[in-house]
Amino acid sequence: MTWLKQHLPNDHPPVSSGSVGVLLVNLGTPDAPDPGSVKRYLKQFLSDPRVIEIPAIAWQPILRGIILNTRPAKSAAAYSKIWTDRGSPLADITSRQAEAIEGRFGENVIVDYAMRYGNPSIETQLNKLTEKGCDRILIAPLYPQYSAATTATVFDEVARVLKGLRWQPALRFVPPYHDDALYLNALADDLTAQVSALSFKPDVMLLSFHGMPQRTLEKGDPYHCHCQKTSRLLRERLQDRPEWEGVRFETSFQSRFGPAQWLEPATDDTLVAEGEKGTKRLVVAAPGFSADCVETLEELALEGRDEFLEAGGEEFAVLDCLNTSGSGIQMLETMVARELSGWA
Ligand SMILES: C=CC1=C(C)c2cc3[nH]c(cc4nc(cc5[nH]c(cc1n2)c(C)c5CCC(=O)O)C(CCC(=O)O)=C4C)c(C)c3C=C
Ligand SMILES: [Fe+2]
Ligand SMILES: [Fe+2]
Repeated sequence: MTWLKQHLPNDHPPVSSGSVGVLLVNLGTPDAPDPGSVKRYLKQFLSDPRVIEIPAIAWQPILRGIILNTRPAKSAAAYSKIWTDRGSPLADITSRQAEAIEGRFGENVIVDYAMRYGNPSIETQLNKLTEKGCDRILIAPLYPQYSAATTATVFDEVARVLKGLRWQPALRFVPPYHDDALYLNALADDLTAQVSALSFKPDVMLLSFHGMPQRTLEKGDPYHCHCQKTSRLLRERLQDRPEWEGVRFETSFQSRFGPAQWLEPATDDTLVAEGEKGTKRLVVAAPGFSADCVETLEELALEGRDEFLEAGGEEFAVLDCLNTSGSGIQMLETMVARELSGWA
């Protein structure tokens, strides 16, 4: 008997003969850490009007004339530092998250993963699932905090692909989970285990989220509020545990891009300010990222370390994202199971 059948009430009508697909989706990544591949990826990513909210007529000449001729070499150098023999960490970890929960919902449920930009694309993976007979598909955007630049673009792309299908599957989406106890408890347990294994006790725990232009907040995007709420609820869970006693919690926003005003305080400025004001031991966690990627492995763990130590800090560590940790996989499994309820 499948997991889903076990959990249905006895009088539930017979299940459909089709299968159920689960598609984990993360942001995306280049195919290789070279300027050509990074250029192709950035062109797709930065042409999305939800990511860069400047009219295409003004933005495309800047993108094609300046950004795509300068940024790929710099970004490729960053990707080269974190690339592994399994490829991009973001794609590799997301694929292993899918593998880890595959088989946990019964034989009728197929789990796979996609990258919103780059490969494997949402289009390829949705076609694969429908060809395998999935007439119901659960999409899981792996962004705990909702943003139009991330969560909404997954919906847009799924809708675009489905527009081309005569026989569309039924759809569900995992909602944003920034204040979900499943997520907060998984983070609290995982971060506590990691901090206990360090050779030093931190003075400061910096929670660093990916940044966004300040005007997205002014236009009503809930992202900034979601990040602040995650920070507050996580701090509340951690501060009573002995491992965190006396630790000061701070929140910041990383990965500033372009000349516009971004959410503040910026992570790099915060690391320098902490070092300069005498903080000696600091750890960083990036709770908005479901998987380690160039932004955590290079920008935080390499660049951020230099910034803090050069400003006077002595001990520094970046904690892993939930990735394929026991707590992370348990959270994903339970979150997916909850949304699959009744679908069998
Ligand atoms: C205007 C530009 C960008 C916005 C807005 C933005 C929002 C945003 N991004 C993530 C998550 C990730 N971003 C990643 C990489 C990345 N992001 C931008 C720009 C914007 N992001 C760029 C140009 C890049 C590429 C790297 C670089 O050139 O610096 C990644 C990692 C991808 C990887 O391959 O490892 C993630 C993950 C969120 C959550 C977000 C808004 C909430
Ligand atoms: Fe980004
Ligand atoms: Fe970055």
